[in-house]
Amino acid sequence: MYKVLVADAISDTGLKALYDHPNYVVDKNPGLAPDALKEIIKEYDALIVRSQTQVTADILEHASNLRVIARAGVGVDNIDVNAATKKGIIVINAPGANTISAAELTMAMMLSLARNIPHAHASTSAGKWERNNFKGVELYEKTLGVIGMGKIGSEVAKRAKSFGMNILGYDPYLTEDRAGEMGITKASLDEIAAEADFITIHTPLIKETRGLVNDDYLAKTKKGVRIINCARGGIIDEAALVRALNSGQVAGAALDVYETEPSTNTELLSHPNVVVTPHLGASTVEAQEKVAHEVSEEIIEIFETQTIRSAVNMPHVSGETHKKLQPYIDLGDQMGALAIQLLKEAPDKVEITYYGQLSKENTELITRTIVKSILAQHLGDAVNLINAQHLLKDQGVTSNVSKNPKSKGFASYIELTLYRGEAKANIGATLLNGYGARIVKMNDYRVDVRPEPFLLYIKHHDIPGMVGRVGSMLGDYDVNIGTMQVGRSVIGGEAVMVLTLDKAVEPEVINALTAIKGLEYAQFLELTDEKIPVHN
Ligand SMILES: NC(=O)c1ccc[n+]([C@@H]2O[C@H](COP(=O)([O-])OP(=O)(O)OC[C@H]3O[C@@H](n4cnc5c(N)ncnc54)[C@H](O)[C@@H]3O)[C@@H](O)[C@H]2O)c1
Ligand SMILES: O=C(O)CC[C@@H](O)C(=O)O
Repeated sequence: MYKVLVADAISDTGLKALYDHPNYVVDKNPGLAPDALKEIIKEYDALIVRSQTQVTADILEHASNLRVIARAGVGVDNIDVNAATKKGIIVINAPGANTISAAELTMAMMLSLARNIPHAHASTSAGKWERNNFKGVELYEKTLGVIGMGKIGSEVAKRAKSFGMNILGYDPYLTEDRAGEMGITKASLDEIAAEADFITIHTPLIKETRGLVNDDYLAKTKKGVRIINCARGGIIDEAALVRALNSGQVAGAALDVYETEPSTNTELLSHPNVVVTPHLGASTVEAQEKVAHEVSEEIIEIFETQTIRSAVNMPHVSGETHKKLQPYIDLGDQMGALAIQLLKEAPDKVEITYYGQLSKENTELITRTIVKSILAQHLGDAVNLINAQHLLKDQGVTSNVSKNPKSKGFASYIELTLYRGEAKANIGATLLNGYGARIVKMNDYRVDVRPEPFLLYIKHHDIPGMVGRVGSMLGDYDVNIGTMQVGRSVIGGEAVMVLTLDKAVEPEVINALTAIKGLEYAQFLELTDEKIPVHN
């Protein structure tokens, strides 16, 4: 049974999948003070929040059982993602589920600013009839600058076009082609400042965007510009905005988000040319159901199938790419497990090289899987795909991941080498079309072995009769051999034998084998069942 804590006000309809599932107990406890959250968080496997609850490193210190933090929304700035990553906690969100609601609020804010609706409403409902005080402006044929042309920015641009506005878009990822397809003009921040009558912001709050709209930028804007921010507080410098409103440089501002929330900036909140809402971008029935539904389904998928489709603290790969890379991810898991067994101690250096076609793919998930598999030998369940690389660094292990488009004899090939001082272990592996996974190199010897649960690695002198002696010795212990591979560098020199067996062997078998004349070393290697998927 998994325990899920819902720490903010979240739609019950959206949480239905969790309520209905027999494996989940959902506790709703919105508005908990940080100390109260710290007290109870250890009981929970998953935590669902909106933007109110601050999931700090301090709280996470107490979250001994927590595996997933779900943000029922987009921005994860209320979650210490770095601290979560270090603890191996998956952070997921619901990108896209509230896009339309946020875009619609932006349009409502723009229209409210243009037509003074909130102020006219307050005056009229107070019994006044001040028709001359609230003359507005049309949106038609005005220029709108959209800063951040992601999901919400694009939806805003689409809607503003239908009002007959000319749209200037700025986004580091916006290409001329895409701007052309959308019927907008790609522009720089300065061009937007110079030409826009309205400016709307739709970027995340990151280092580059904090204080993006400051005194300098506002000084470059067209006098009488109107500014909307339904993205994140802090992108606009609030003190600079108040100065520009007071000087008339900015005719009006509509804000849904603030430098601190709840905002106490009364000078801004009560400014006559400002329209404010209390972070309502995603507050619609539809958006709240969608975000809660999305994260509930994802939590269930993570716990029930151990798969992470997309997480904030995991590299994102499309479903199709994931499917294509899955056999290599499985292979990486096997390679890590075999290499660490061969090394027999914790590594101080890890080297991974991707050759051939695979070098052109996003191999981040394969790398994480290899590292996880290596570390799991000594750290067990404490390591997962989220924290694998952090833990590797924390353990003082240096790593080097490289890519080489050369084929190395296979369409795609991975080589993993672990070092500990002078000691070294390496595994080279590939996928053979129609035949599945193959270990093709072990400790620098060429082999051709299918990864199976029970393997025997033997180092011996290349002398006649060795294969027979090993075979009969294993027979004496009732161990059946599946396959046997011999590899050598020079005739009569040192050689390796890799066998697949039908069962595990006891230490006494290894002792008996090492007593064979000319046999230098024997090691039993094991791959647990979950490392051997069906498609192998
Ligand atoms: N008010 C609300 O309730 C509410 C609701 C939903 C989302 N949001 C916020 O709205 C913002 C946009 O959300 P989204 O879903 O469209 O995100 P998104 O990731 O789809 O789009 C963000 C865009 O900003 C661009 N960007 C990054 N740095 C930039 C920069 N320096 N200049 C210009 N563009 C830059 C990115 O390239 C990306 O295209 C986020 O901050 C999100 O948290 C607020
Ligand atoms: O949960 C909310 O209401 C805030 C939503 C919004 O800021 C987001 O980033 O998704």
